[in-house]
Amino acid sequence: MKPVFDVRNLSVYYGNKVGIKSVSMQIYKNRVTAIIGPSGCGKSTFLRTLNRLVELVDGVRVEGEVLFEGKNIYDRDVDPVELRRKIGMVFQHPNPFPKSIFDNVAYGPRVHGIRDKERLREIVEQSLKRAALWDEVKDRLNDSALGLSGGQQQRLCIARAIATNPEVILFDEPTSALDPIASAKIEELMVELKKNYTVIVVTHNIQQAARISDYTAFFWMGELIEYDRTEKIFENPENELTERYITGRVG
Ligand SMILES: Nc1ncnc2c1ncn2[C@@H]1O[C@H](COP(=O)(O)OP(=O)(O)OP(=O)(O)O)[C@@H](O)[C@H]1O
Repeated sequence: MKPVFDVRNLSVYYGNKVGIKSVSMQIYKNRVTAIIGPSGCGKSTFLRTLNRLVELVDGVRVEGEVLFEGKNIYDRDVDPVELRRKIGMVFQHPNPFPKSIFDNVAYGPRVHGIRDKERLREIVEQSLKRAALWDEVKDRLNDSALGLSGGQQQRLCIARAIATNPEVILFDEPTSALDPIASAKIEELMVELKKNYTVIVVTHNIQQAARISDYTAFFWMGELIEYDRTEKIFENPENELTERYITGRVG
């Protein structure tokens, strides 16, 4: 199977503190990959290496390579802004801009130079449809995004990520601030999105990883302990630490 990301011997240091250590793994196209592990094990750090968001932290050092479609994204000639268009991100707390629903989704395309009103309207409609939000907002696109519920705001953030036509969408604990019904919708949506995108999700919720992912990576103290098909990780893990974590005996 074709990897979208080929991560090679990747380490991140915050000053002299280790964020992640010597991580190597391949992430597959049109699959959901879950990143699990206890608090502080490096899940978010790892996710943020994939779109170079990690380098916005002062004093951070990244070693190793992240090949995205064959090219190391840490090469000097890679433009991080263009990279982040191709690799969108959705965060734990829904963070819509204090603008209209329409303008939130049109924001990225406008930044990337799309001015044509009809084209923008099409992108907004298609992105909201893919984010399973269109029916709920189609009659109030000019209302403030801040008037939406938390779950709707999170789907709006997903639409905003979709609008720049990415190849990958990274999710950092996307449901942990939501109620169970809103969380279930986001879970369903992540599975749906893999038809068109590669989905990578950091989650504290082990059951969520089991429900929605095809592959699971288990991190522990900055290291990748085990990475395999989700059924294998949950039914018959190789590593005792993995087993203890997924059965709730450590972490
Ligand atoms: N901005 C930062 N400055 C200094 N150290 C950091 C920073 N961000 C993370 N770290 C450290 O790097 C390690 C990995 O943290 P990271 O946030 O990636 O873990 P995590 O598994 O995502 O944790 P959580 O589940 O609590 O979000 C931790 O020791 C953490 O304290």
